[in-house]
Amino acid sequence: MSVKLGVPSKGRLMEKTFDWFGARGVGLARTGNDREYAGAVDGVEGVDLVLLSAGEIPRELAAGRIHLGVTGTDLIREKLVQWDQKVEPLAELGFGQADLIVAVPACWVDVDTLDDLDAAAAAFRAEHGFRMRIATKYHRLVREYLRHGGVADYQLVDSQGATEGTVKNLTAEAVADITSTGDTLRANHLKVIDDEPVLRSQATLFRSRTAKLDEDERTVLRTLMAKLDV
Ligand SMILES: Nc1ncnc2c1ncn2[C@@H]1O[C@H](COP(=O)(O)OP(=O)(O)OP(=O)(O)O)[C@@H](O)[C@H]1O
Ligand SMILES: O=P(O)(O)OC[C@H]1O[C@H](OP(=O)(O)OP(=O)(O)O)[C@H](O)[C@@H]1O
Repeated sequence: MSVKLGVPSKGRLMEKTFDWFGARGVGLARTGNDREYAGAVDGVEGVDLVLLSAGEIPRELAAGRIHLGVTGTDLIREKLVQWDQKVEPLAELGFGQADLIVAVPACWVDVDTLDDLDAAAAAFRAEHGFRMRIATKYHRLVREYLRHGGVADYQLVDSQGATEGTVKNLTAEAVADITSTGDTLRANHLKVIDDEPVLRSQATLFRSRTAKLDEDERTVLRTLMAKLDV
């Protein structure tokens, strides 16, 4: 048996994760051809690399199918109820920084805060006969945030990508999504609600609290964590 390390299988998170481990003497690499999701670990014996979608890593950690995993804190908190009982954050990796925010059309000049949004939502319902739609893939986090912020008259509509386009496409009036540079919001004529964000996220190394380990695996995990200095 072996210790299983789950890392994002593509894109910016994969490359920066490989760099972060590499800088600590643990070489991670994709093997096989470009399309094959196979990987290898160099520098510590007994560790298997599991390439996964960033969005699936929370579930795999919680189910104990991987022992360690790298993903964004946003995905852990969205996807795992009582996340801190299922995983332990070991290290923030210093990349993948992004804020989960709520944004409205830039032309809504009277709406800058959550209080304004609540007033706009009530007015919207009175005028249109249905609740203002907020497009997001972060249903749990956004619902909780708006409840705390006192915003009531809204509905969430699911958007798994290109969320900022939903306003132009007339499938939502507002969005809740991740932003880092703000370019995508600006390009789509949206402005961020001027309160604390829903969440500040970054790529983080997590340990599963549920994954079983035999004696050998425990030793391997200790060696790996010592090498990574976490
Ligand atoms: N523009 C961005 N800048 C920095 N980090 C980002 C940005 N967009 C998303 N992220 C972060 O990257 C992580 C993965 O994002 P996302 O859910 O979009 O996955 P993905 O790369 O589309 O992969 P998959 O669809 O396979 O899960 C999340 O933790 C998210 O916070
Ligand atoms: O503030 P910015 O630097 O412009 O980045 C924000 C964008 O990045 C992410 O999208 P991604 O590229 O992952 O595509 P997606 O729309 O499929 O989620 C996020 O969902 C925003 O759309």
